[in-house]
Amino acid sequence: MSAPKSVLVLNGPNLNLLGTREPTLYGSTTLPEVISTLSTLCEKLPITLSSLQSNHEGVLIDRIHAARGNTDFVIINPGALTHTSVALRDALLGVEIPFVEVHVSNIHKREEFRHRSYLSDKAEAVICGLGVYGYEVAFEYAMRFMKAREKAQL
Ligand SMILES: O=C1C[C@@](O)(C(=O)O)C[C@@H](O)[C@@H]1O
Repeated sequence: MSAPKSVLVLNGPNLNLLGTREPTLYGSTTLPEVISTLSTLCEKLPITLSSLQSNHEGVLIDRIHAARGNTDFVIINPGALTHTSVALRDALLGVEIPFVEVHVSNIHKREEFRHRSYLSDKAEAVICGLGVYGYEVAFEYAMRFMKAREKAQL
């Protein structure tokens, strides 16, 4: 990858509690630790990492709008908004930024209402059940994706 790239990591409601919230489901790693791991992965790469966690749908949507034209890839764990938010789906589609959907837990092993996602059919990939390692996998994939896209555009 030659040209600098920009990756945005978004986390939705309650993910600020990661590490202390229902640890049997979500583990003991905190969100700042997750972001710090991703930042370390970026250190030697021409990648700028931005991140935001919000408990408010509109804040996430505004951040997605602000990413238009300056962000190459989005990694998003929408939390419970996954299962409810047409608005978040529309925002991601509206800015036309490729994204990966991440869930720490395996949502398909859980309550039926968590099996449905408003984003999955539009995501480049969906990662769930790998714990917080899923964010690293998503990041690795984002790099491959951006590299391939750059090559295709040359
Ligand atoms: O808040 C969350 C976290 C989650 O997105 C996950 O990372 O496993 C799964 C959602 O169903 C839940 O509402």
